[in-house]
Amino acid sequence: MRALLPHTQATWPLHDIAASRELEKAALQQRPAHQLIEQAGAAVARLAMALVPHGRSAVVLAGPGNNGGDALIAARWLAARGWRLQVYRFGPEPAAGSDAAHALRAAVDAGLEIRRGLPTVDGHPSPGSSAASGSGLIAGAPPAPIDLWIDGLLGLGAHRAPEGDIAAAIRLANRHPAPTLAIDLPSGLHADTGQTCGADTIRADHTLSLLTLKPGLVTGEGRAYAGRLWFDDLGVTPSPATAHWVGLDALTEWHQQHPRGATSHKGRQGDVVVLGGAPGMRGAAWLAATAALTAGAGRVYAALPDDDGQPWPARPELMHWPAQRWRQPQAWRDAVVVCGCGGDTGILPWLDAVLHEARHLVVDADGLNLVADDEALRKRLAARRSHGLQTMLTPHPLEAARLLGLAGAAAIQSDRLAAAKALAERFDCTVVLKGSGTVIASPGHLPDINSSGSPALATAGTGDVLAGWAGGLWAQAPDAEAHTVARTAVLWHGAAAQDHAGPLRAADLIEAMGALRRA
Ligand SMILES: NC(=O)C1=CN([C@@H]2O[C@H](COP(=O)(O)OP(=O)(O)OC[C@H]3O[C@@H](n4cnc5c(N)ncnc54)[C@H](O)[C@@H]3O)[C@@H](O)[C@H]2O)[C@@H](O)CC1
Ligand SMILES: [K+]
Repeated sequence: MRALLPHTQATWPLHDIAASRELEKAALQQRPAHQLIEQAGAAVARLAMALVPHGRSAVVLAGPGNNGGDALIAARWLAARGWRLQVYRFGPEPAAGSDAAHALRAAVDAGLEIRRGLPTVDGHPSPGSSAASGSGLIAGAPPAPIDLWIDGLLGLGAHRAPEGDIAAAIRLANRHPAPTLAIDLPSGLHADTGQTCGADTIRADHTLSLLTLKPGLVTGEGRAYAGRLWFDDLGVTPSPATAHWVGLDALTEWHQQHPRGATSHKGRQGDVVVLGGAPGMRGAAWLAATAALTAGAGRVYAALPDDDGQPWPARPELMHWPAQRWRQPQAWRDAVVVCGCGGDTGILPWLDAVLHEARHLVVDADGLNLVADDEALRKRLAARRSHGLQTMLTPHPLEAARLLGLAGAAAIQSDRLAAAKALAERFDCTVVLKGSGTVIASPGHLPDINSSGSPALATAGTGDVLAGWAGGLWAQAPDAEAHTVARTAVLWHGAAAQDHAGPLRAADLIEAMGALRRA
């Protein structure tokens, strides 16, 4: 069993529901009946004992399927070690011969009292409970101390909004101060998308993912609901992944593969041109350009529409593009162009040339919106790869929705992996779909989900920093695939913010990212 969050070093394979089911099926065929679920339940009990070493009492919530089976097996183990348990079972009787039926029978045979209805907390069932008879109440019983909630209501099989007693039990666990250990998934969270199935979802302190790690735990709302993540593969050799969860080791790999030698010369570190920074929004271009410089690009130019020629304070290293260069399409060719970054509509006159010429192009923010609004530019973007030109798009969910012609961010968030893949296919390029658990997708690649980052990044300008940083890395490694550059930049960006308490200003983020290289 491994602890994976808050900081994961290694990169982990992720398996969606279909792949997890396939793997489970294959493993079940190779093992004696019920061995796998016995192992899963024992792993849950071991983690429970490790999490609350002095704990002695738990509420165990067991749902109708095998997730509930895991919970009942864990309860058996804990009872055998002297824990006082309130075990509640929800839903219909399990099918005869199923793993869940085995777990139930074994629990009953072991003498566990298994109740229906809702748990007794402070002597009362949950307000709003739909339990017809309050059958879970022990009349007049004193409030039982609770050290831990074990959530085995729903796992991989959750496909609709929890209702009735299951929803009420979720609310009860969420309101109670004792920590909750979710089995496989916080009940009510969708394993593929990281979205909640309805209004009630377990907000776990710990989640033990079993057999496979599910993408829904690490993107979308998953990270907010899963708490600290643990993983036990139950000794089963994994099948090919459907995505990867990228750990900090990938940064070390990048540094090993792209050392900055002692003889580095600025002319060999590549050029970046930031096209953006309309009047009133110069800061966005400044952030992207400064990030590119700090990432190590040799020369960084700012191409500002309506450039007034004033030097920028505090960053004399940045150069302005002389006006005559704007008219030479080939001038865009050899630098990495980072386009968007507060450019507003002022960058529109140059977009077609940039899309046509730039060998390496990062499109962010205003650049994305302008492309989304113009069919000719969309076509130009989609054709770039066939002309040997590489592109990275860095949309947040709303920008991604506009590019796909969808109504709003919710349409993207409902399945972030699928949306990122669809965008990558549509425009034949690398897509960085920002948000909790940033997704990096490219045609012909398994998608990656970033593991680093924190809410500290939710401040103005951090997106400009990411785009600029990606441009700065790419300038130094022009032969690197857009996907690798994107994955590295996103990981670095999040890693620098990871341990920061409170909001991180974008300019400070650049410094923190620079310090991470030197560390
Ligand atoms: N069989 C085995 O050997 C193993 C099973 N595992 C466990 O098995 C789980 C998957 O088991 P299942 O496929 O039985 O799925 P679940 O236990 O997640 O639940 C499926 C059942 O819940 C119902 N359901 C779905 N949404 C509901 C809702 N909102 N309200 C009420 N009922 C709802 C379904 O109709 C179905 O009857 C995994 O998450 C994992 O915990 C793992 O431990 C690995 C080993
Ligand atoms: K669960």
